[in-house]
Amino acid sequence: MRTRPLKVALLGCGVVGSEVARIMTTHADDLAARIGAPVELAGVAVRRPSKVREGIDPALVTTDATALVKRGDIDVVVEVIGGIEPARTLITTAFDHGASVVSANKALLAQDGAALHAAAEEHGKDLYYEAAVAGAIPLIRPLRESLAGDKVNRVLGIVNGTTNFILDKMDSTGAGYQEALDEATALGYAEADPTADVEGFDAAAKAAILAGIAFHTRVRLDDVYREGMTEVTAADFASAKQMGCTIKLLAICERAADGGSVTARVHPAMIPLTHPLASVRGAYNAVFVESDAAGQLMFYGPGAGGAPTASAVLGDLVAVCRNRLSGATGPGESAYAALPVSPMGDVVTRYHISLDVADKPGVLAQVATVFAEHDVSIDTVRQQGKDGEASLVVVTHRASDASLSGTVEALRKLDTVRGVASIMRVEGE
Ligand SMILES: NC(=O)C1=CN([C@@H]2O[C@H](COP(=O)(O)OP(=O)(O)OC[C@H]3O[C@@H](n4cnc5c(N)ncnc54)[C@H](OP(=O)(O)O)[C@@H]3O)[C@@H](O)[C@H]2O)C=CC1
Ligand SMILES: N[C@@H](CC=O)C(=O)O
Repeated sequence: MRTRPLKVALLGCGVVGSEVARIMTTHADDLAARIGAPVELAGVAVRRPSKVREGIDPALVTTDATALVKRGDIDVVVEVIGGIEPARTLITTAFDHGASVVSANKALLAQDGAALHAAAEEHGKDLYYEAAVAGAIPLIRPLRESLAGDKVNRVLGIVNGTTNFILDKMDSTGAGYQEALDEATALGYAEADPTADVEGFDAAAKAAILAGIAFHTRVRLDDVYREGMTEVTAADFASAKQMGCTIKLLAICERAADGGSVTARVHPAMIPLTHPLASVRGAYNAVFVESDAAGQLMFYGPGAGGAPTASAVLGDLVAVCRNRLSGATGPGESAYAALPVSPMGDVVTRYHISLDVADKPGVLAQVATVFAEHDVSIDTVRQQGKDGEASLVVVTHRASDASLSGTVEALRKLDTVRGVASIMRVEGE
């Protein structure tokens, strides 16, 4: 074993960073044995230096992250600050000064992954980010390496713990959205500002990363269609139950049948109770992968939290340190093709549409005609009437999202349609 330690700069020492530092200390001997050299925490960059950080030598703490990554003797920079800047500049500065990088920063990787990979490759360094998608669950490496000889066609995932907790609570207890969100906040799952979670931005960033890795291409956050889950109601859950389904916020990445393009989207969807993702409870994450040769695979586990996320960071740290010692690097930008990302209108799936309509003769025929005119075939219709008004639930066969949008636009113009109460895609059948 090499006795000279590999030096690690830790950028950020919050929920994830403090656990990375703790495990580096408590598992130091095991890490050294697995890497073939000891690893030394050479500096810790934070915003508030006076905050007490248990187990961390105050002499290592600095507010000057730039100076730390510019030192020139750092082997690996672990970026767990989050956000776009200063994280992006710190990572590229790390490459400029000879370090490899491990990051958990989904927002940055979804926005600038291609440029960061190019910078790593230009300098012959590694960029690893297992923790950026689904916390502790090994997913990036299995997709990028274990399945590299296979052809992944579809990735369907619950990749946000906060929203899964809320939807599970609504489903299992009948709680309303706000009540379930309040509980998620009290339990520490949801942030003080939960917008990124409930509006689907967090899951969309993860979908961009997953689609890129699964299909060996580049997908940016802007390419991902996104809908949040704030408008899912108890009525939607009741309707889902009648269909033998539940509702999950899903990240769905698909390769077109001809292999020439991909799609990536995040939205609430009904999935059958028999689908493995339907039984993912609480704040857990799970990702269901379909490939040519392996068939169906499911990855399941805690998708957030300090220690689980640090587990993924440490796994990357070991891999990057091993590469460092052997002079190798992980798969880089050249391994990627540039497949176009198709718009949401091209996505083909089934739909569950709930309409408030007048309860009088001819309405059903009028509604059915609109579906037919837009080439959307109806599978089932359920009507419940009361006092001259009715709720009409239409479930379609597979149709393009563009056709469905045209249908809904035309339905809204009918005098007899009082409102479109909800539109939900049906997945995983
Ligand atoms: N928390 C989780 O469950 C998960 C997090 N991630 C990702 O991990 C990353 C870190 O998240 P998390 O630990 O929760 O975030 P926190 O907000 O808990 O920690 C951020 C850390 O960065 C430090 N920091 C902020 N700005 C600067 C700056 N300009 N210079 C130096 N240090 C700075 C903060 O310092 P100070 O302590 O002084 O405030 C803090 O230590 C993010 O990219 C996140 O998306 C990924 C998966 C799960
Ligand atoms: N806010 C995220 C945390 C991890 O990425 C979640 O709830 O899953």
